[in-house]
Amino acid sequence: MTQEQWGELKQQIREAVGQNKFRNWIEPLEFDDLSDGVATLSVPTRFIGNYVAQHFGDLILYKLTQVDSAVRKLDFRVAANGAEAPRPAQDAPQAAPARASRSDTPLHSAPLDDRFRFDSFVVGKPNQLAHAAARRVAEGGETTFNPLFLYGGVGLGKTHLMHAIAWELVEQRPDMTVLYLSAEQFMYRFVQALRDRKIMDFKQMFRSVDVLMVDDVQFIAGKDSTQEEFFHTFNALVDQNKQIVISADCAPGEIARLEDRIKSRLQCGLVVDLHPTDYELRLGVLQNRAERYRERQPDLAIEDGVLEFLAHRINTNVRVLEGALTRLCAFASLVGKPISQELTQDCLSDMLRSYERKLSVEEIKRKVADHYNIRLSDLVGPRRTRCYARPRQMAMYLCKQLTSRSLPEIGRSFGGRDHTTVMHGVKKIDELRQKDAQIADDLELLRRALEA
Ligand SMILES: Nc1ncnc2c1ncn2[C@@H]1O[C@H](COP(=O)(O)OP(=O)(O)OP(=O)(O)O)[C@@H](O)[C@H]1O
Repeated sequence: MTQEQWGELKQQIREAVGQNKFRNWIEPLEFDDLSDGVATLSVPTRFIGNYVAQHFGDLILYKLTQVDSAVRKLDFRVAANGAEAPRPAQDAPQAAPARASRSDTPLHSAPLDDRFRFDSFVVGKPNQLAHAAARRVAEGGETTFNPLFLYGGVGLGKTHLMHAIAWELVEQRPDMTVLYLSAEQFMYRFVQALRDRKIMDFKQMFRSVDVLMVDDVQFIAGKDSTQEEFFHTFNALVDQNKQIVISADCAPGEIARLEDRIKSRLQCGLVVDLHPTDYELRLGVLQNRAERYRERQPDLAIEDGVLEFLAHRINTNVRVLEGALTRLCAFASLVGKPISQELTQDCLSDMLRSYERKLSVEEIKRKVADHYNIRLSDLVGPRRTRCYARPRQMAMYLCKQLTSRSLPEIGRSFGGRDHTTVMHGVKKIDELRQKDAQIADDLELLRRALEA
């Protein structure tokens, strides 16, 4: 292929991807060589090569085959005088290659997400063992347990920890070759190697790494030839005492249609469960993310109690929690208002309803009556002495906070009281909890008891 043809092809790609992406990612590419069906492009930096391979590789390969049908594969090499390329546009993820290897070797890893580092991973009871094990592997010392197998439900931090390990190794141990990819990418590369009759290159590449990290390994279940290749790759690396890190959405023994011989090997090392989040972890993540938002939006005001409210009401995985806070911050900056309880309940009403803990008003009334050691009938009765009125207001406040019942509905369940009485009670407790430590503690205690 001539440079002129390459120039024409780049213009076609510009039309396909748009000026912005073209300028950041395609323009810096130079056509290097075409031999044995492999088209090699030189890239200014490892980072750009990885990102282009991941996001534009198929398009470039398709365009190349239109010019020269002999092209079967695309390869990237960092240019000898690889100057630091201009930082990509903000809208591009700040990823970097998960490989620290000689600049002349082709790039094969999936890029790493700059947000997924140890310092942005909030540790709590549900994930402390997984975090500690990940830290140990990230030291790059002797493989104490092999493989490290992380499993857990959706959005609980498996990929985050995998990237954090890879980042740490790439930055602290540049002598080590770290290869991070999903099981799906492993399969596609294996299939492509078979099609290109390059299976020996494939084997050599996977067996030459120091750390192999495969995300969502459950993907290869039921795919016999991919499982076969994975099995041999796994054994070859373990025999060389190379570290392997695997993640899945369930324990090895529970992965349906995964061969027993693979299951047994995956259980040979340390198998760690990332448990569902608890209130403390959810609150910690929200505080961490809110801090990061404040760095970017210094005028962002989040009123007291909002993060606690979210940590209580959205009792699911971290990804959903992050999404809720992102929506909330975007909404608040659009309307130019501080993030209050009311704004939160308006903005996230759909989410809050879907995660409502099915807490009933009756359950809250019983819990509050027990806590203050009064009869349920007194809690909803007419007596207005403080020893009954305060618990009544606390119960009303918790009903407003933890259920989606309206003020009139809450009033009706408290002896047919008017909604304005409920509103007054809620307001009173909202004021007291900010200046009376006992009230604040009682509220916290009751919330946790109701959440348990
Ligand atoms: N303990 C944590 N501290 C900080 N952020 C977290 C934590 N756990 C998860 N996250 C964040 O939640 C989001 C989802 O995490 P991640 O992608 O690692 O989940 P996962 O377990 O791999 O889920 P899936 O199986 O759906 O891929 C990411 O933005 C991640 O940064």
